Amino acid sequence: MYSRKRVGVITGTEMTRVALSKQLEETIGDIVQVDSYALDEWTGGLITADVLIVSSEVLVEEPGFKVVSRDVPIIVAKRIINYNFIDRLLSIPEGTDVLLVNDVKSTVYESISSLEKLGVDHLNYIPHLPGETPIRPVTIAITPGEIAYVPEWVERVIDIGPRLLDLSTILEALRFFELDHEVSLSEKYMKKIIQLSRELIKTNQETLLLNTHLKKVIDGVHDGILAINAQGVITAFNENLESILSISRETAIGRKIDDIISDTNLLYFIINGDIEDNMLVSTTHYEVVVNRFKIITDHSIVCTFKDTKKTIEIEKKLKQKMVSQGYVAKYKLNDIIGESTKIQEAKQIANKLAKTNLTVLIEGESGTGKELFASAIHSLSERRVGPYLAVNFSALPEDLVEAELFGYEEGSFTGAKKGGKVGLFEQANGGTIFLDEIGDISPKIQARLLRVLQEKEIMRIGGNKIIPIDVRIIAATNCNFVEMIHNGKFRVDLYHRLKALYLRLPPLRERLEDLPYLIRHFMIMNGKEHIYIEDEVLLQLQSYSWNGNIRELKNTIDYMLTVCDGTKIRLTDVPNHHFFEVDIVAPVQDSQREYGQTKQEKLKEILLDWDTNGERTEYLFLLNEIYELNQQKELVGRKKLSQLAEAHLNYSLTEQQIRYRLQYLEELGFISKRKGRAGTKITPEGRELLILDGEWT
Ligand SMILES: Nc1ncnc2c1ncn2[C@@H]1O[C@H](COP(=O)(O)OP(=O)(O)OP(=O)(O)O)[C@@H](O)[C@H]1O
Repeated sequence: MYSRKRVGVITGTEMTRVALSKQLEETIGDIVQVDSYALDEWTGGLITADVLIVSSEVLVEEPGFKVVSRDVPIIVAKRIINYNFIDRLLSIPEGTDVLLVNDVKSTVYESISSLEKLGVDHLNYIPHLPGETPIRPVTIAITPGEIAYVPEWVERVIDIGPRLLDLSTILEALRFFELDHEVSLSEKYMKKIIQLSRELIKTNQETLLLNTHLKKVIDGVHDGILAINAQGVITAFNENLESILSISRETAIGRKIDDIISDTNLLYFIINGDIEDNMLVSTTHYEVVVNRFKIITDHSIVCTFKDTKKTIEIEKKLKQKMVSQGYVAKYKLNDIIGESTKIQEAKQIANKLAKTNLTVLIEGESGTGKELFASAIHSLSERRVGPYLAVNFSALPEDLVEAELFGYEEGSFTGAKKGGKVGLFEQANGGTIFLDEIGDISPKIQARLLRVLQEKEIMRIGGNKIIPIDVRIIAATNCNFVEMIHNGKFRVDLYHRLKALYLRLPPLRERLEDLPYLIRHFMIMNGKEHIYIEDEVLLQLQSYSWNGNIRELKNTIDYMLTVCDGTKIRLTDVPNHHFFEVDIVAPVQDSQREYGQTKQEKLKEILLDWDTNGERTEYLFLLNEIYELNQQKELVGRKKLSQLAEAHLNYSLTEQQIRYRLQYLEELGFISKRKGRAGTKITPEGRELLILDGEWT
């Protein structure tokens, strides 16, 4: 019976064993039996091979190796680089420094020489032994299967796998059995080479396709694109650059950059700028901004050429689009009028807030300018070129809020528009969204908003895609948040997220010194700066509490400008109390209210008015107390009335508030105030009102 000869192969590591035994099986496995052993896995025993190949000389000295029978001939293998992985090395640019890492000095040098002999000689190999530090920094390491020895600071490791047996070693083994003529190794190698060539052709075709695709991509870019390699040779030159520089791509590609670019300043900038930078280049033919950056890994340089005229046009169009959609901030910090310390402080804070990207909560009474400040913060911020969207929650019906803010996918609910809808958050991407009257949002929207703030992403209604967004949120409220949180109406976590930064706007009554500036501003806005205002008017306006703040003042100015005679605003042009916001104490000229009503009708109208505004109890209480005090011949003092209010009204009125209310009752003719002992007295009209109140409730 024909018994097959046995070729044993001993390696240091299991990985090398697998690679070498596979190689032997593929080449001579059909005529000999191949047995393989790795010393690091081998538990000992006698090897019964007819010839033994050891993968490396150093193994002969290994203690485990002693167990091999003395009679067996031993061949120390000659090894070559694994050609299956050569393509990984061929793709590294010429002249690149690479570390060659192996376990011992001899194998390091062997690997380098083997690579060079194979023709992989375009790299600058730096021998590296375990524990050594190279003289200069190297980012790529090549190792034949010895990854463990690669220093950890290396950025890219190319493992070309364990080295294979040289053809001569395999033939030497066969020669022992005189089998060397029985196998045509060259045929098998040829086969392998054809297979490799095939793979190379395939890769080549893929590369060609990718190149064509990339060419289309860079030609599709609106800017000019230029790339040069480490040697200054042009490697990319797109269509747009052809028209900017009036040079064809065919002329440029493959040529040195200094043969193509004649403008010495530009050339210097392209070659020598070390950091990412840009430069304006202007000639009779073009004006471009050139931006350059270096690709560190292969020392190439990429430049983009942006046509400034086109860029300005695009920005103009974008701006026009944003304006037409109302997505621009209308106000700047200078549009905020006021010289008072309070408003100046608020402006200074706003200026600082604009420098950050954090969420801002603006608190202030209605009409104090919250939207104005939000708009100014956006205009001052780095996001100013992005959109600015203002959403007023009190103006949006509850069931629309969610769809408006987050958008929806087609068919997500009955009535959903075809094609879905892009929400305001998505539309505000890159900019700022102003959420006005944030205290009015439902718990459901509060939860969704919290997610936006935490995750910086949204999901449309009915959608399943997470959409990342980059939007700065500025929220505003005139609510008392502490009370709302206390009553469970507002989430405390959302409140804290919103209040990353905070701005409180003072009510107008706390900065009455700004009144003249604001009045002047609104008159200019109306084109009526020539109209003169009587001093009494200003004094009168300064006595109001302006619950509707600047908005109310603006309306008042608009009204007075409309009713005045065109040259001067007099006391008679000041609107009556019906004009003002709830709780305001405003003077009323009797003459403006008469309009032929009977006295009774007039009084009933006042009572109705007070009812609507929730003021009836308060004013009638005051009138009643004045009447009682008059009856008892007691002096009517503001302090006293304040104490009585505290005791009977369930809430307190400050002396200042009493003063405003008495002033109002006097304007209406229900009380008269005299200096000295005469003091404050109820008038017959005031009495009449009290009686009417008793009869007509
Ligand atoms: N300091 C100011 N200078 C000039 N105009 C101002 C100033 N503050 C407010 N205004 C004007 O007053 C009006 C109301 O301002 P804005 O809408 O910003 O107030 P708001 O606090 O957001 O009110 P609300 O809480 O009711 O939404 C606007 O017409 C605004 O232009």
